[in-house]
Amino acid sequence: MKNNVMKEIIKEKLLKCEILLTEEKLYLLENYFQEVIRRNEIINLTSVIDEKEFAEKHIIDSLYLNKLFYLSESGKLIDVGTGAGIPGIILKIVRDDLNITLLDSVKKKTDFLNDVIEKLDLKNIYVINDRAENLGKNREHRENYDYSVARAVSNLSTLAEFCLPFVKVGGFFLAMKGEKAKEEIDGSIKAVEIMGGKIEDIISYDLPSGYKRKIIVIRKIKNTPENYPRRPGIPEKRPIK
Ligand SMILES: C[S@@+](CC[C@H](N)C(=O)[O-])C[C@H]1O[C@@H](n2cnc3c(N)ncnc32)[C@H](O)[C@@H]1O
Repeated sequence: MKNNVMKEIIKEKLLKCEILLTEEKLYLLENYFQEVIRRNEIINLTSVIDEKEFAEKHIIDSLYLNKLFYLSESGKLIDVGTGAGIPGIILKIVRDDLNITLLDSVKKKTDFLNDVIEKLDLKNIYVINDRAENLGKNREHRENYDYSVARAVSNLSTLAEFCLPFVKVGGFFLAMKGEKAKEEIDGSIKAVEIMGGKIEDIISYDLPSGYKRKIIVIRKIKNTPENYPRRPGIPEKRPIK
Protein backbone atom coordinates (compact mmCIF):
# COMPACT_ATOMS: atom_id res chain seq x y z
CA MET A 1 0.00 0.00 0.00
CA LYS A 2 1.17 3.50 -0.83
CA ASN A 3 0.10 4.79 2.61
CA ASN A 4 3.50 4.97 4.26
CA VAL A 5 5.07 6.57 1.19
CA MET A 6 2.66 9.49 1.50
CA LYS A 7 3.28 9.83 5.22
CA GLU A 8 7.04 10.04 4.65
CA ILE A 9 6.58 12.58 1.84
CA ILE A 10 4.39 14.79 4.04
CA LYS A 11 6.84 14.45 6.93
CA GLU A 12 9.84 15.40 4.80
CA LYS A 13 8.06 18.44 3.29
CA LEU A 14 6.80 19.55 6.71
CA LEU A 15 10.33 19.43 8.10
CA LYS A 16 11.50 21.79 5.35
CA CYS A 17 8.86 24.26 6.54
CA GLU A 18 9.66 23.63 10.20
CA ILE A 19 6.20 22.22 10.87
CA LEU A 20 6.24 19.34 13.36
CA LEU A 21 3.31 16.94 13.66
CA THR A 22 2.73 13.80 15.70
CA GLU A 23 2.60 10.38 14.00
CA GLU A 24 -1.14 10.32 14.71
CA LYS A 25 -1.72 13.55 12.75
CA LEU A 26 0.51 12.34 9.90
CA TYR A 27 -1.50 9.14 9.75
CA LEU A 28 -4.75 11.13 9.52
CA LEU A 29 -3.34 13.33 6.74
CA GLU A 30 -2.23 10.26 4.81
CA ASN A 31 -5.69 8.68 5.22
CA TYR A 32 -7.32 11.90 4.08
CA PHE A 33 -5.17 11.84 0.93
CA GLN A 34 -6.16 8.20 0.25
CA GLU A 35 -9.86 9.06 0.63
CA VAL A 36 -9.62 12.01 -1.78
CA ILE A 37 -7.81 9.90 -4.38
CA ARG A 38 -10.28 7.03 -4.01
CA ARG A 39 -13.35 9.27 -4.40
CA ASN A 40 -11.72 11.34 -7.14
CA GLU A 41 -12.39 8.46 -9.54
CA ILE A 42 -16.12 9.04 -9.12
CA ILE A 43 -16.42 12.80 -8.52
CA ASN A 44 -14.03 15.50 -9.55
CA LEU A 45 -12.41 16.67 -6.31
CA THR A 46 -8.92 17.69 -7.39
CA SER A 47 -6.67 17.69 -10.44
CA VAL A 48 -3.67 17.15 -8.13
CA ILE A 49 -3.27 13.40 -7.68
CA ASP A 50 0.50 12.99 -7.49
CA GLU A 51 1.54 12.38 -3.86
CA LYS A 52 4.36 14.94 -3.77
CA GLU A 53 2.24 17.59 -5.46
CA PHE A 54 -0.74 16.90 -3.19
CA ALA A 55 1.47 17.06 -0.09
CA GLU A 56 2.86 20.41 -1.13
CA LYS A 57 0.04 22.23 -2.93
CA HIS A 58 -2.80 21.10 -0.66
CA ILE A 59 -1.45 19.90 2.69
CA ILE A 60 1.54 22.19 3.24
CA ASP A 61 -0.30 25.19 1.80
CA SER A 62 -3.20 24.65 4.24
CA LEU A 63 -0.84 24.16 7.16
CA TYR A 64 0.90 27.45 6.41
CA LEU A 65 -2.34 29.19 7.36
CA ASN A 66 -1.99 27.67 10.82
CA LYS A 67 1.74 28.39 11.00
CA LEU A 68 1.72 32.00 9.80
CA PHE A 69 -1.51 33.36 11.15
CA TYR A 70 -2.59 33.15 14.79
CA LEU A 71 -5.89 31.24 14.91
CA SER A 72 -7.16 31.63 18.46
CA GLU A 73 -7.83 28.62 20.64
CA SER A 74 -11.39 27.33 20.25
CA GLY A 75 -12.14 29.96 17.59
CA LYS A 76 -14.98 29.37 15.10
CA LEU A 77 -13.94 29.16 11.46
CA ILE A 78 -15.91 28.72 8.23
CA ASP A 79 -14.20 27.44 5.06
CA VAL A 80 -16.19 28.89 2.14
CA GLY A 81 -16.09 26.80 -1.07
CA THR A 82 -14.15 24.07 0.67
CA GLY A 83 -14.41 21.54 -2.21
CA ALA A 84 -12.58 18.40 -1.04
CA GLY A 85 -12.08 20.03 2.39
CA ILE A 86 -9.16 22.34 1.63
CA PRO A 87 -8.04 23.94 3.85
CA GLY A 88 -10.81 23.05 6.38
CA ILE A 89 -10.28 19.29 6.85
CA ILE A 90 -6.49 19.68 6.92
CA LEU A 91 -6.75 22.42 9.56
CA LYS A 92 -9.12 20.29 11.63
CA ILE A 93 -6.64 17.39 11.59
CA VAL A 94 -3.95 19.53 13.20
CA ARG A 95 -6.19 21.74 15.37
CA ASP A 96 -8.49 19.75 17.68
CA ASP A 97 -9.54 22.98 19.42
CA LEU A 98 -10.94 24.87 16.41
CA ASN A 99 -14.64 24.68 15.63
CA ILE A 100 -14.80 24.34 11.84
CA THR A 101 -17.69 24.60 9.37
CA LEU A 102 -17.16 23.43 5.80
CA LEU A 103 -19.40 25.08 3.21
CA ASP A 104 -19.84 24.03 -0.40
CA SER A 105 -22.68 24.34 -2.89
CA VAL A 106 -22.04 20.95 -4.56
CA LYS A 107 -23.89 18.11 -2.82
CA LYS A 108 -21.53 15.36 -4.04
CA LYS A 109 -18.65 17.20 -2.40
CA THR A 110 -20.44 17.76 0.91
CA ASP A 111 -21.47 14.05 0.91
CA PHE A 112 -17.80 13.18 0.48
CA LEU A 113 -16.84 15.50 3.36
CA ASN A 114 -19.38 13.88 5.70
CA ASP A 115 -17.94 10.44 4.82
CA VAL A 116 -14.35 11.58 5.45
CA ILE A 117 -15.24 13.16 8.80
CA GLU A 118 -16.84 9.90 9.88
CA LYS A 119 -13.95 7.74 8.63
CA LEU A 120 -11.28 9.89 10.27
CA ASP A 121 -13.45 10.32 13.38
CA LEU A 122 -12.98 14.11 13.39
CA LYS A 123 -14.87 16.08 16.03
CA ASN A 124 -16.17 19.63 16.24
CA ILE A 125 -16.46 19.95 12.44
CA TYR A 126 -19.70 20.53 10.50
CA VAL A 127 -20.65 20.35 6.83
CA ILE A 128 -23.20 22.58 5.10
CA ASN A 129 -24.43 22.16 1.55
CA ASP A 130 -25.51 25.62 0.42
CA ARG A 131 -24.34 28.69 -1.43
CA ALA A 132 -22.43 31.35 0.47
CA GLU A 133 -24.95 33.96 -0.73
CA ASN A 134 -27.79 32.07 1.04
CA LEU A 135 -25.99 31.04 4.21
CA GLY A 136 -24.61 34.54 4.67
CA LYS A 137 -28.19 35.76 5.18
CA ASN A 138 -29.00 33.05 7.73
CA ARG A 139 -29.12 34.49 11.29
CA GLU A 140 -27.42 31.42 12.74
CA HIS A 141 -24.37 31.96 10.57
CA ARG A 142 -24.25 35.66 9.74
CA GLU A 143 -21.56 37.46 11.78
CA ASN A 144 -21.16 34.34 13.88
CA TYR A 145 -17.56 33.29 13.07
CA ASP A 146 -14.15 34.46 14.27
CA TYR A 147 -12.65 33.56 10.88
CA SER A 148 -13.76 32.84 7.36
CA VAL A 149 -11.24 31.37 4.91
CA ALA A 150 -11.36 30.68 1.19
CA ARG A 151 -8.91 29.17 -1.25
CA ALA A 152 -9.29 28.93 -5.05
CA VAL A 153 -12.97 29.95 -5.09
CA SER A 154 -13.25 33.35 -6.81
CA ASN A 155 -11.72 36.80 -7.26
CA LEU A 156 -11.18 38.83 -4.08
CA SER A 157 -14.06 41.25 -4.69
CA THR A 158 -16.58 38.38 -5.01
CA LEU A 159 -14.95 36.59 -2.10
CA ALA A 160 -15.33 39.64 0.15
CA GLU A 161 -19.09 39.46 -0.50
CA PHE A 162 -19.15 35.67 0.10
CA CYS A 163 -16.94 35.60 3.19
CA LEU A 164 -17.14 38.86 5.20
CA PRO A 165 -20.86 38.52 6.08
CA PHE A 166 -19.96 35.42 8.16
CA VAL A 167 -17.36 37.23 10.28
CA LYS A 168 -18.04 38.93 13.64
CA VAL A 169 -16.78 42.49 14.03
CA GLY A 170 -13.18 42.08 15.25
CA GLY A 171 -12.75 38.76 13.40
CA PHE A 172 -10.86 38.04 10.16
CA PHE A 173 -11.41 36.89 6.60
CA LEU A 174 -8.27 35.10 5.39
CA ALA A 175 -7.99 34.80 1.60
CA MET A 176 -5.42 32.26 0.40
CA LYS A 177 -4.08 33.46 -2.91
CA GLY A 178 -1.32 32.97 -5.47
CA GLU A 179 1.18 35.33 -7.00
CA LYS A 180 -1.33 37.73 -8.57
CA ALA A 181 -2.78 38.80 -5.22
CA LYS A 182 -1.65 42.41 -5.68
CA GLU A 183 -3.86 42.96 -8.78
CA GLU A 184 -6.78 41.29 -7.00
CA ILE A 185 -6.39 43.55 -3.99
CA ASP A 186 -6.50 46.63 -6.21
CA GLY A 187 -9.81 45.45 -7.68
CA SER A 188 -11.39 44.59 -4.35
CA ILE A 189 -10.86 47.70 -2.19
CA LYS A 190 -14.45 48.95 -2.61
CA ALA A 191 -16.05 45.53 -2.00
CA VAL A 192 -13.96 44.97 1.14
CA GLU A 193 -14.95 48.36 2.49
CA ILE A 194 -18.68 47.96 1.75
CA MET A 195 -18.71 44.52 3.43
CA GLY A 196 -17.21 46.07 6.59
CA GLY A 197 -13.61 44.91 6.11
CA LYS A 198 -10.16 46.47 6.11
CA ILE A 199 -7.07 44.89 4.59
CA GLU A 200 -4.70 44.59 7.52
CA ASP A 201 -1.82 42.45 6.28
CA ILE A 202 -0.49 40.43 3.36
CA ILE A 203 1.56 37.44 4.40
CA SER A 204 3.86 36.03 1.70
CA TYR A 205 5.44 32.59 1.74
CA ASP A 206 7.02 30.08 -0.63
CA LEU A 207 6.06 26.41 -0.77
CA PRO A 208 9.10 24.05 -0.64
CA SER A 209 9.29 23.81 -4.47
CA GLY A 210 9.18 27.58 -4.83
CA TYR A 211 5.48 28.29 -5.55
CA LYS A 212 4.69 31.78 -4.33
CA ARG A 213 1.64 32.12 -2.10
CA LYS A 214 -0.07 34.87 -0.10
CA ILE A 215 -2.57 35.13 2.70
CA ILE A 216 -4.56 38.37 2.58
CA VAL A 217 -5.65 39.22 6.10
CA ILE A 218 -8.86 41.27 6.20
CA ARG A 219 -10.20 42.47 9.53
CA LYS A 220 -13.93 43.02 10.02
CA ILE A 221 -14.27 46.52 11.44
CA LYS A 222 -18.01 47.13 11.04
CA ASN A 223 -21.20 45.16 10.35
CA THR A 224 -22.02 44.09 6.80
CA PRO A 225 -25.07 46.05 5.47
CA GLU A 226 -28.28 43.97 5.46
CA ASN A 227 -28.59 43.98 1.66
CA TYR A 228 -25.38 41.93 1.26
CA PRO A 229 -24.59 39.34 0.08
CA ARG A 230 -26.68 39.88 -3.03
CA ARG A 231 -28.77 37.12 -4.69
CA PRO A 232 -27.02 33.83 -5.64
CA GLY A 233 -24.85 34.29 -8.70
CA ILE A 234 -24.78 38.11 -8.61
CA PRO A 235 -21.50 38.54 -6.64
CA GLU A 236 -19.72 36.53 -9.37
CA LYS A 237 -21.60 37.98 -12.32
CA ARG A 238 -21.29 41.59 -11.14
CA PRO A 239 -18.40 41.88 -8.67
CA ILE A 240 -18.36 45.25 -6.84
CA LYS A 241 -15.74 47.46 -8.54
C1 LIG B 1 -11.88 25.26 -7.25
S1 LIG B 1 -12.77 24.65 -5.88
C2 LIG B 1 -11.63 24.95 -4.56
C3 LIG B 1 -11.84 24.02 -3.44
C4 LIG B 1 -10.87 24.17 -2.27
N1 LIG B 1 -11.11 25.40 -1.51
C5 LIG B 1 -9.42 24.08 -2.70
O1 LIG B 1 -8.66 25.02 -2.44
O2 LIG B 1 -9.05 23.05 -3.31
C6 LIG B 1 -14.03 25.88 -5.58
C7 LIG B 1 -15.18 25.34 -4.74
O3 LIG B 1 -16.03 26.43 -4.37
C8 LIG B 1 -17.38 26.00 -4.43
N2 LIG B 1 -18.20 27.21 -4.61
C9 LIG B 1 -18.16 28.08 -5.65
N3 LIG B 1 -19.04 29.08 -5.48
C10 LIG B 1 -19.67 28.84 -4.29
C11 LIG B 1 -20.69 29.52 -3.56
N4 LIG B 1 -21.26 30.62 -4.05
N5 LIG B 1 -21.07 29.00 -2.39
C12 LIG B 1 -20.52 27.86 -1.90
N6 LIG B 1 -19.56 27.17 -2.55
C13 LIG B 1 -19.13 27.65 -3.74
C14 LIG B 1 -17.41 25.03 -5.60
O4 LIG B 1 -18.48 24.13 -5.51
C15 LIG B 1 -16.05 24.33 -5.46
O5 LIG B 1 -16.14 23.15 -4.73
